[in-house]
Amino acid sequence: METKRVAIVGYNRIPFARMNTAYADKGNQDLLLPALNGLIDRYNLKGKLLGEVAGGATIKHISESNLIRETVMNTDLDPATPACDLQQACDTGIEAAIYIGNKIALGQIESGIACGVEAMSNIPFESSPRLRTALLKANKEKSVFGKIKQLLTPKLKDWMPIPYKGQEPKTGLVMGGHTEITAKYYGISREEQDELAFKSHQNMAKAYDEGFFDDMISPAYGLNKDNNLRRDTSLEKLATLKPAFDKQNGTLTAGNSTPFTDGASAVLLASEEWAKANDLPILAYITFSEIAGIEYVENKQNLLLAPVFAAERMLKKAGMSLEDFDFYEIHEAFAAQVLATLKIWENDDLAKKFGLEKALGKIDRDKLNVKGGSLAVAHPFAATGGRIIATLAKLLDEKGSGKGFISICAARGQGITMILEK
Ligand SMILES: CC(=O)CC(=O)SCCNC(=O)CCNC(=O)[C@H](O)C(C)(C)COP(=O)(O)OP(=O)(O)OC[C@H]1O[C@@H](n2cnc3c(N)ncnc32)[C@H](O)[C@@H]1OP(=O)(O)O
Repeated sequence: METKRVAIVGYNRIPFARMNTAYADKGNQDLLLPALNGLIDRYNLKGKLLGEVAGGATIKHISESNLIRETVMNTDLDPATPACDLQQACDTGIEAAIYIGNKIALGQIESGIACGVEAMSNIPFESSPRLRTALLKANKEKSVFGKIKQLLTPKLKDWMPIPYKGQEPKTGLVMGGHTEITAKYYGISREEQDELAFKSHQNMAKAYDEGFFDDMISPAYGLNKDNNLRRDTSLEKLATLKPAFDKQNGTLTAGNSTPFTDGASAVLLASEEWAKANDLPILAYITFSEIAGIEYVENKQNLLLAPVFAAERMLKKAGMSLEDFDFYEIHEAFAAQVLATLKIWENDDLAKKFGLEKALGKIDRDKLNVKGGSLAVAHPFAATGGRIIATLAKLLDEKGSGKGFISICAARGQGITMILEK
């Protein structure tokens, strides 16, 4: 069976905001809606019936099952447009693009939107198991006395809501804790991490000044720019920040780690025929993608390094080398995870020890995250994939030719890589 080419034909996102700032009182649907409506406006999709919208949030309230379909019905699209929720970690947005892309490739749909949202300011709290049991039992009791008796069983501390801690259930460590181990194990220095973070802010500031983001972002709730970008940062300032995760001997700080963030993004994908019929230029094609998992319970240093394997497998299938690309977009969860990934790809001994056949090659740093990365723009987990795909598609479109490489690490030891071509 012949497959169709998957074209990226549009994008939009709302400005990303550090948690508890511009979108402090907003939920997932509040953030996703302006991202989708901005896309619909920009590409004249009002009233259109699309093949499908897929996406998700890493963290949702229980009332948010079918979040994407609920949101789509509130947009200006034809309400008959179907939708699907996907839930991964930071790879949610890119996974949504693969899902929609595969359906287009198979001819099942002609167009679709891949989206992602994270309302970290509005994350749900959990309740203790003892409180949950008491509430369920109280609900079943017939008499008021019986209900009160059940409600008196939890201790006072059981009534306290349990906040999100972002720990890996299998290790009990937060991602910063794992990445601190990564930095030590792979010998990633504080200076290297701060340099990467500084470059990310510099690149993004320049991209804003050049107007690169002008047609990529629609304002929301009074915010018209990402609010994590620091034009006043410097290597000297970064060097003064205290370690955030290993207070004694750590090298990860608030400056070289992503902050918790609110935001939403969307990417419009289509077959070539649909793009032509709707008068939309093709920015780039999605040509390859690969997902990999990695063991990280014994090897805690490797939690965010699964893209190392995804890249090897993808490049083999594509018949390409890591050095063949014009642009590289590597998600900067932490500067240390990016630098460890590059180090393994570059160093033959390390690559073999890691489990690769051989080193994959050396990435030209001047081609890496040229419009800034997650350290500068910040990181609303599920929305990062869409932001990265959009950035790379626009870069390739502006260049008029070439290839771009994407790598996104994720919690639970997974990682996705993708190739875009013009
Ligand atoms: C989820 C997946 O699947 C995969 C992934 O992506 S993994 C990544 C997931 N992300 C995370 O885990 C988030 C990790 N981040 C955190 O936990 C927190 O942001 C953190 C612990 C690192 C920092 O939290 P915090 O201490 O509240 O940060 P914050 O108060 O903003 O900053 C501390 C100081 O550094 C300063 N600072 C931060 N960035 C700076 C910069 N670039 N330049 C100069 N100063 C900076 C701030 O101004 C602040 O200074 P003051 O104390 O003088 O106000």
